Amino acid sequence: MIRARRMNAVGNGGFAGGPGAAASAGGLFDFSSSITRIFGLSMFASLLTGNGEGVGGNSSLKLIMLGMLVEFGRRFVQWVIERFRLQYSITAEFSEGDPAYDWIINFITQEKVWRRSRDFRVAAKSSQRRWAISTANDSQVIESAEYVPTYDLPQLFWWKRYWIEIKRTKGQTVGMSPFGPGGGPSGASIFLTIYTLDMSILSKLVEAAKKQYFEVSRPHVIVHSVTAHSYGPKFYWNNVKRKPRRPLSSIILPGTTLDELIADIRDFLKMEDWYMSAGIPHRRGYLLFGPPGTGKSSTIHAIAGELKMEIYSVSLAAHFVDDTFLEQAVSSVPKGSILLIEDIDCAFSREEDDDDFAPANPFVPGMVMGRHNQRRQRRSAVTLSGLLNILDGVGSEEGKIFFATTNYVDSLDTALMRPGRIDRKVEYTLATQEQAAALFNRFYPINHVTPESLLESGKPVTDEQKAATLAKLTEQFMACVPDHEFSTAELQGFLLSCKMMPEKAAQGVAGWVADERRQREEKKARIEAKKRRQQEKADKAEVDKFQSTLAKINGGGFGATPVNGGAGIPPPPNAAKPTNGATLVVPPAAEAQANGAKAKPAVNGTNSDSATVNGDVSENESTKGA
Ligand SMILES: Nc1ncnc2c1ncn2[C@@H]1O[C@H](COP(=O)(O)OP(=O)(O)OP(=O)(O)O)[C@@H](O)[C@H]1O
Repeated sequence: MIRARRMNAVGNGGFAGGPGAAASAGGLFDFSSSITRIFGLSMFASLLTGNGEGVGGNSSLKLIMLGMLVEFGRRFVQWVIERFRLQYSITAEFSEGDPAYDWIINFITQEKVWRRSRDFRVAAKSSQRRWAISTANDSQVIESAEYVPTYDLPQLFWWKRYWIEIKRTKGQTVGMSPFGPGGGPSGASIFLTIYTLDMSILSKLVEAAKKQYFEVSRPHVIVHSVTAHSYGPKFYWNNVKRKPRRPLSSIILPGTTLDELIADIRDFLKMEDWYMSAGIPHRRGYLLFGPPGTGKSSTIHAIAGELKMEIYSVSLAAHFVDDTFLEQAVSSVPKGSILLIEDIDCAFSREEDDDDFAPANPFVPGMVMGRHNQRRQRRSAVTLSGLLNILDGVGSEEGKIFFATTNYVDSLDTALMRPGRIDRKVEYTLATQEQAAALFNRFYPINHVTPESLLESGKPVTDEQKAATLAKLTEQFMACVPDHEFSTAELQGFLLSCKMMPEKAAQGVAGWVADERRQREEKKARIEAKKRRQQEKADKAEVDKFQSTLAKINGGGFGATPVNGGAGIPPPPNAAKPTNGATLVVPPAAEAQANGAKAKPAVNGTNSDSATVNGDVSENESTKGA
């Protein structure tokens, strides 16, 4: 490019004068003469020597010439700098969606590279992770918004005796469809130029950035997921949330389930070399299954926090997730992360019949709005073979822990469940009394217990008395919660209504259980009534269809145009021509029925469009009456 511009300048010089003109320059301007001779810009020489004869002696022309010379000089210097950069610098590109991009963005945020930025996007603080910088001078000020520099202006900064230049390009929307493969945004990129000849500086910087990134994110669990609107060909894990770490002790599971699970994962992580030497792919799959609200997702978040791993989560219920997407998204998950596939049963096409789900997003067909809507749309674009291929075929990635969750374990294919794909299954059940008691104790630490009877006496309450009261309340609470009837989430919901009031919780739980049972009965009755109504509607449609067939028969269809080219052959007395061209053979019984008698008619078709209908008229009629 630069070279091409230089050639233009040569051409212009040649046109205005000739090498001979430059030769007239002398003394002080020897240097410029030689440059112009080189480039054939003889007129510049005459301009600089004050000899305007070569170009007509016009002063404005001289000015233009001077401008051209300055422009030429500028481009020349640019060219030299570019050469220098190519020769003495290392440039690296980091693409959005790749974990290394996050490391670098975090690095430049920590290094306050963009502190002179004047162009921000401002958003209220949320769990959404943004690479914001603090604009407040006073560290005591709590900011309720996040200020994200547009990161578009190139910046130069000094890091460990090296000059580094950083530049960011915005993502673009490519392809036709914003939701399908080949379409959508392609993410932003960061270009980092280090002025050095030492290649190792780049890897040192990347390693430092990675370390810093994990230190900064330590208090949180980072969950990467994908949203339809920004899904693109090179851009999968674009939605990143920061969640507070959840202690393992906050997960309440019966017996030693949690301890065994965490020990198994720790073992796996320690044994990479053993896996390699045994020729076994270093990956492990866990399936957590059970009713909603029993702690499956919470367990995975707590484990990720404990092991300082990031979660890459994808739900098979999302309409844009198909085999290709899943394969590419999974292969871009970095080693040492947790891959979480939610609603894995969706790859096995089951229908949802619960009536409690909210309608899907009316603006985007099939768009997933929330967990409940996800369950409504059960059919996934991911096929079983695609999923199996990803789990253990060419697409399987090593050094990863894979978690799958489902509420419908029975609908999973046995092929998925075999070791190597799913190595360990953990069942989650509705809460046991033991879990209810543990939850009660988690909600009400001992210092929250204030035995009113003792307080009234005016004497100070000792820790022993508090502990005894808490034990009594726990016992009372536990006794009222039946085993395996309510999920932990439901119990948690009740306890949240009695925050800091253990006595109220212990006394109110029996009433809450009765209420919940009544509501469940009502819901069950509603669902049954709805099913009955649907059945009645289906029955009525059947009867109507049959009656219209009979009406056609009675309407004198016999003897009309023959259907199979059998011109002149009269159809049997019980044959009619239905609208789809098939021959309906109506047994005598149907005729009797058409006349009001109860019978079981048959409609037999002779081609693929035809059907056999066996309707119990007496039943249908009674249904219709109902
Ligand atoms: N075993 C548990 N221990 C601690 N908290 C729990 C447990 N089960 C449920 N909860 C609480 O209930 C809420 C929902 O739990 P979570 O999302 O983990 O359930 P889930 O089994 O993953 O549900 P779903 O199948 O609908 O995804 C969370 O706030 C969590 O704190």
